[in-house]
Amino acid sequence: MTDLVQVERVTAYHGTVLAVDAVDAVFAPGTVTVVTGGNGSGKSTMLAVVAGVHQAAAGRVLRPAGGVAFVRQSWSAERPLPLTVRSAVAMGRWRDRGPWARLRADDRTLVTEAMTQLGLADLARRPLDALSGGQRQRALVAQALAQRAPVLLLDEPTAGVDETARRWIEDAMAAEARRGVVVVHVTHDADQVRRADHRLHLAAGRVAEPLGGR
Ligand SMILES: Nc1ncnc2c1ncn2[C@@H]1O[C@H](COP(=O)(O)OP(=O)(O)OP(=O)(O)O)[C@@H](O)[C@H]1O
Repeated sequence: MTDLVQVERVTAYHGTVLAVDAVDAVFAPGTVTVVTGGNGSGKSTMLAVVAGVHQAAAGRVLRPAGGVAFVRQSWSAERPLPLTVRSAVAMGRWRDRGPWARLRADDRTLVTEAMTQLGLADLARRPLDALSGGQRQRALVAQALAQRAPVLLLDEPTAGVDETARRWIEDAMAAEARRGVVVVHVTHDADQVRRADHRLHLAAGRVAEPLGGR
Protein backbone atom coordinates (compact mmCIF):
# COMPACT_ATOMS: atom_id res chain seq x y z
CA MET A 1 0.00 0.00 0.00
CA THR A 2 1.29 3.44 -0.90
CA ASP A 3 1.37 6.58 1.23
CA LEU A 4 1.78 8.61 -1.97
CA VAL A 5 -0.88 9.73 -4.36
CA GLN A 6 0.28 8.52 -7.76
CA VAL A 7 -1.39 9.79 -10.90
CA GLU A 8 -0.41 7.64 -13.86
CA ARG A 9 -1.18 8.72 -17.44
CA VAL A 10 -4.62 9.94 -16.43
CA THR A 11 -6.90 11.06 -19.21
CA ALA A 12 -10.40 12.37 -18.54
CA TYR A 13 -13.25 13.82 -20.57
CA HIS A 14 -16.41 15.82 -20.09
CA GLY A 15 -18.55 14.21 -22.75
CA THR A 16 -16.40 14.57 -25.84
CA VAL A 17 -14.26 17.40 -24.40
CA LEU A 18 -10.76 16.22 -23.49
CA ALA A 19 -10.12 17.87 -20.10
CA VAL A 20 -7.08 15.97 -18.78
CA ASP A 21 -4.58 14.51 -21.22
CA ALA A 22 -2.16 11.78 -20.05
CA VAL A 23 -1.17 13.49 -16.80
CA ASP A 24 1.50 11.95 -14.58
CA ALA A 25 2.04 13.30 -11.06
CA VAL A 26 3.09 12.18 -7.59
CA PHE A 27 1.95 13.89 -4.40
CA ALA A 28 3.83 13.03 -1.22
CA PRO A 29 2.75 13.06 2.42
CA GLY A 30 3.80 16.11 4.39
CA THR A 31 3.89 18.38 1.34
CA VAL A 32 1.70 21.06 -0.20
CA THR A 33 1.33 20.97 -3.99
CA VAL A 34 -0.36 23.74 -5.92
CA VAL A 35 -2.07 23.03 -9.22
CA THR A 36 -1.97 26.02 -11.54
CA GLY A 37 -3.02 26.77 -15.09
CA GLY A 38 -5.34 28.99 -17.08
CA ASN A 39 -9.11 28.71 -17.21
CA GLY A 40 -10.20 25.43 -18.70
CA SER A 41 -6.73 23.88 -18.44
CA GLY A 42 -8.13 20.85 -16.57
CA LYS A 43 -7.27 21.66 -12.95
CA SER A 44 -10.71 20.97 -11.48
CA THR A 45 -11.15 17.83 -13.52
CA MET A 46 -7.74 16.50 -12.51
CA LEU A 47 -8.53 17.10 -8.86
CA ALA A 48 -11.92 15.43 -9.22
CA VAL A 49 -10.26 12.38 -10.76
CA VAL A 50 -7.75 12.23 -7.92
CA ALA A 51 -10.65 12.56 -5.46
CA GLY A 52 -12.38 9.67 -7.18
CA VAL A 53 -15.52 11.61 -8.06
CA HIS A 54 -14.78 11.89 -11.81
CA GLN A 55 -13.92 8.74 -13.69
CA ALA A 56 -10.74 8.70 -15.74
CA ALA A 57 -11.08 7.37 -19.27
CA ALA A 58 -7.55 6.01 -19.13
CA GLY A 59 -4.72 5.72 -16.64
CA ARG A 60 -5.04 5.21 -12.93
CA VAL A 61 -4.72 6.91 -9.54
CA LEU A 62 -3.16 5.12 -6.58
CA ARG A 63 -4.15 6.52 -3.20
CA PRO A 64 -3.25 5.75 0.41
CA ALA A 65 -5.80 3.77 2.43
CA GLY A 66 -8.06 5.98 4.54
CA GLY A 67 -9.77 8.03 1.89
CA VAL A 68 -9.56 11.49 0.39
CA ALA A 69 -11.07 14.69 1.78
CA PHE A 70 -12.18 16.94 -1.07
CA VAL A 71 -13.25 20.58 -0.88
CA ARG A 72 -14.95 21.41 -4.16
CA GLN A 73 -15.14 24.85 -5.68
CA SER A 74 -17.52 26.77 -3.42
CA TRP A 75 -21.19 26.28 -3.90
CA SER A 76 -23.58 29.09 -4.66
CA ALA A 77 -24.44 31.06 -1.52
CA GLU A 78 -28.03 31.25 -2.74
CA ARG A 79 -28.68 27.60 -2.08
CA PRO A 80 -30.22 27.39 1.42
CA LEU A 81 -28.48 25.01 3.80
CA PRO A 82 -30.32 24.69 7.10
CA LEU A 83 -27.33 23.45 9.10
CA THR A 84 -25.29 24.89 11.90
CA VAL A 85 -21.55 25.21 11.49
CA ARG A 86 -21.02 22.39 13.97
CA SER A 87 -23.40 20.01 12.21
CA ALA A 88 -21.83 20.81 8.83
CA VAL A 89 -18.35 20.10 10.17
CA ALA A 90 -19.64 16.95 11.88
CA MET A 91 -20.67 15.61 8.46
CA GLY A 92 -16.93 15.13 7.99
CA ARG A 93 -17.27 12.16 10.36
CA TRP A 94 -20.00 10.46 8.30
CA ARG A 95 -17.70 8.36 6.20
CA ASP A 96 -16.37 6.66 9.30
CA ARG A 97 -19.64 6.59 11.27
CA GLY A 98 -22.40 6.63 8.64
CA PRO A 99 -24.90 9.44 8.10
CA TRP A 100 -26.94 10.54 11.10
CA ALA A 101 -25.17 8.09 13.39
CA ARG A 102 -24.60 9.40 16.87
CA LEU A 103 -21.06 10.70 17.04
CA ARG A 104 -18.76 9.25 19.64
CA ALA A 105 -16.77 11.37 22.05
CA ASP A 106 -13.63 11.05 19.91
CA ASP A 107 -15.59 12.17 16.82
CA ARG A 108 -16.85 15.19 18.70
CA THR A 109 -13.28 16.02 19.69
CA LEU A 110 -12.17 15.87 16.04
CA VAL A 111 -15.07 18.13 15.05
CA THR A 112 -14.15 20.67 17.72
CA GLU A 113 -10.48 20.53 16.70
CA ALA A 114 -11.33 21.08 13.04
CA MET A 115 -13.52 24.09 13.91
CA THR A 116 -10.78 25.52 16.11
CA GLN A 117 -8.23 25.08 13.31
CA LEU A 118 -10.36 27.33 11.11
CA GLY A 119 -11.20 29.82 13.87
CA LEU A 120 -14.86 28.79 13.94
CA ALA A 121 -15.32 27.74 17.57
CA ASP A 122 -17.36 30.84 18.41
CA LEU A 123 -19.58 30.32 15.36
CA ALA A 124 -20.40 26.66 16.09
CA ARG A 125 -24.12 27.23 16.64
CA ARG A 126 -24.61 29.67 13.78
CA PRO A 127 -26.59 28.49 10.75
CA LEU A 128 -24.36 28.30 7.67
CA ASP A 129 -26.82 30.59 5.91
CA ALA A 130 -26.03 33.32 8.43
CA LEU A 131 -22.30 33.29 7.67
CA SER A 132 -20.22 35.36 5.28
CA GLY A 133 -18.85 33.63 2.20
CA GLY A 134 -15.41 33.41 3.79
CA GLN A 135 -16.79 31.92 7.01
CA ARG A 136 -18.78 29.36 5.03
CA GLN A 137 -15.69 28.39 3.09
CA ARG A 138 -13.81 27.95 6.38
CA ALA A 139 -16.61 25.63 7.54
CA LEU A 140 -16.23 23.55 4.37
CA VAL A 141 -12.49 23.25 4.92
CA ALA A 142 -13.12 22.32 8.57
CA GLN A 143 -15.52 19.60 7.39
CA ALA A 144 -12.72 18.19 5.24
CA LEU A 145 -10.23 18.33 8.12
CA ALA A 146 -12.69 16.53 10.40
CA GLN A 147 -12.46 13.54 8.05
CA ARG A 148 -8.85 12.99 9.13
CA ALA A 149 -8.11 11.57 5.70
CA PRO A 150 -4.48 11.11 4.64
CA VAL A 151 -5.17 13.18 1.50
CA LEU A 152 -6.66 16.69 1.41
CA LEU A 153 -7.66 18.13 -1.97
CA LEU A 154 -9.03 21.65 -2.30
CA ASP A 155 -10.27 23.33 -5.48
CA GLU A 156 -9.57 27.08 -5.24
CA PRO A 157 -10.30 27.15 -1.50
CA THR A 158 -9.39 30.82 -1.13
CA ALA A 159 -10.87 32.19 -4.35
CA GLY A 160 -13.08 35.16 -3.59
CA VAL A 161 -12.76 34.95 0.20
CA ASP A 162 -11.72 37.75 2.53
CA GLU A 163 -8.20 38.14 3.90
CA THR A 164 -9.09 36.59 7.28
CA ALA A 165 -10.54 33.47 5.70
CA ARG A 166 -7.57 33.20 3.37
CA ARG A 167 -5.15 33.22 6.32
CA TRP A 168 -7.11 30.59 8.27
CA ILE A 169 -7.36 28.33 5.24
CA GLU A 170 -3.67 28.74 4.32
CA ASP A 171 -2.63 28.01 7.91
CA ALA A 172 -4.88 24.94 8.04
CA MET A 173 -3.40 23.54 4.80
CA ALA A 174 0.14 24.09 6.10
CA ALA A 175 -0.71 22.50 9.45
CA GLU A 176 -2.24 19.44 7.76
CA ALA A 177 0.93 19.00 5.69
CA ARG A 178 3.01 19.21 8.87
CA ARG A 179 0.87 16.38 10.27
CA GLY A 180 1.91 14.28 7.29
CA VAL A 181 -1.16 14.76 5.11
CA VAL A 182 -0.86 14.93 1.29
CA VAL A 183 -2.19 18.43 0.52
CA VAL A 184 -3.04 19.48 -3.06
CA HIS A 185 -4.90 22.67 -3.94
CA VAL A 186 -5.79 24.59 -7.06
CA THR A 187 -4.91 28.25 -6.89
CA HIS A 188 -4.26 31.39 -8.93
CA ASP A 189 -2.62 33.13 -5.95
CA ALA A 190 1.05 33.94 -6.64
CA ASP A 191 2.02 33.92 -2.94
CA GLN A 192 0.51 30.47 -2.44
CA VAL A 193 2.33 29.24 -5.54
CA ARG A 194 5.62 30.61 -4.20
CA ARG A 195 5.15 29.06 -0.77
CA ALA A 196 4.12 25.62 -1.99
CA ASP A 197 6.51 22.68 -1.78
CA HIS A 198 5.63 21.54 -5.32
CA ARG A 199 3.90 22.99 -8.35
CA LEU A 200 1.94 21.21 -11.04
CA HIS A 201 1.10 23.42 -13.99
CA LEU A 202 -1.47 22.38 -16.56
CA ALA A 203 -2.04 23.76 -20.05
CA ALA A 204 -4.76 22.28 -22.25
CA GLY A 205 -5.00 19.26 -19.94
CA ARG A 206 -1.28 18.47 -20.03
CA VAL A 207 1.55 18.97 -17.57
CA ALA A 208 3.48 22.01 -18.77
CA GLU A 209 6.00 24.63 -17.72
CA PRO A 210 4.27 27.82 -16.60
CA LEU A 211 4.69 30.85 -18.89
CA GLY A 212 7.64 32.85 -17.64
CA GLY A 213 9.13 29.82 -15.89
CA ARG A 214 8.99 29.05 -12.17
N1 LIG B 1 -19.40 19.90 -16.96
C1 LIG B 1 -18.68 20.09 -18.07
N2 LIG B 1 -19.21 19.82 -19.28
C2 LIG B 1 -18.49 19.99 -20.41
N3 LIG B 1 -17.23 20.42 -20.44
C3 LIG B 1 -16.65 20.69 -19.26
C4 LIG B 1 -17.34 20.55 -18.01
N4 LIG B 1 -16.52 20.90 -17.02
C5 LIG B 1 -15.36 21.25 -17.60
N5 LIG B 1 -15.44 21.14 -18.94
C6 LIG B 1 -14.36 21.40 -19.91
O1 LIG B 1 -13.23 20.63 -19.57
C7 LIG B 1 -12.04 21.39 -19.71
C8 LIG B 1 -11.31 21.45 -18.37
O2 LIG B 1 -12.15 22.13 -17.40
P1 LIG B 1 -11.75 22.30 -15.88
O3 LIG B 1 -12.92 22.88 -15.17
O4 LIG B 1 -11.18 21.04 -15.38
O5 LIG B 1 -10.58 23.38 -15.98
P2 LIG B 1 -10.01 24.35 -14.88
O6 LIG B 1 -8.56 24.47 -15.17
O7 LIG B 1 -10.39 23.89 -13.53
O8 LIG B 1 -10.72 25.72 -15.21
P3 LIG B 1 -11.10 26.97 -14.23
O9 LIG B 1 -9.81 27.62 -13.82
O10 LIG B 1 -11.92 27.82 -15.14
O11 LIG B 1 -11.87 26.40 -13.07
C9 LIG B 1 -12.46 22.74 -20.27
O12 LIG B 1 -12.36 22.68 -21.65
C10 LIG B 1 -13.90 22.85 -19.85
O13 LIG B 1 -14.61 23.67 -20.74
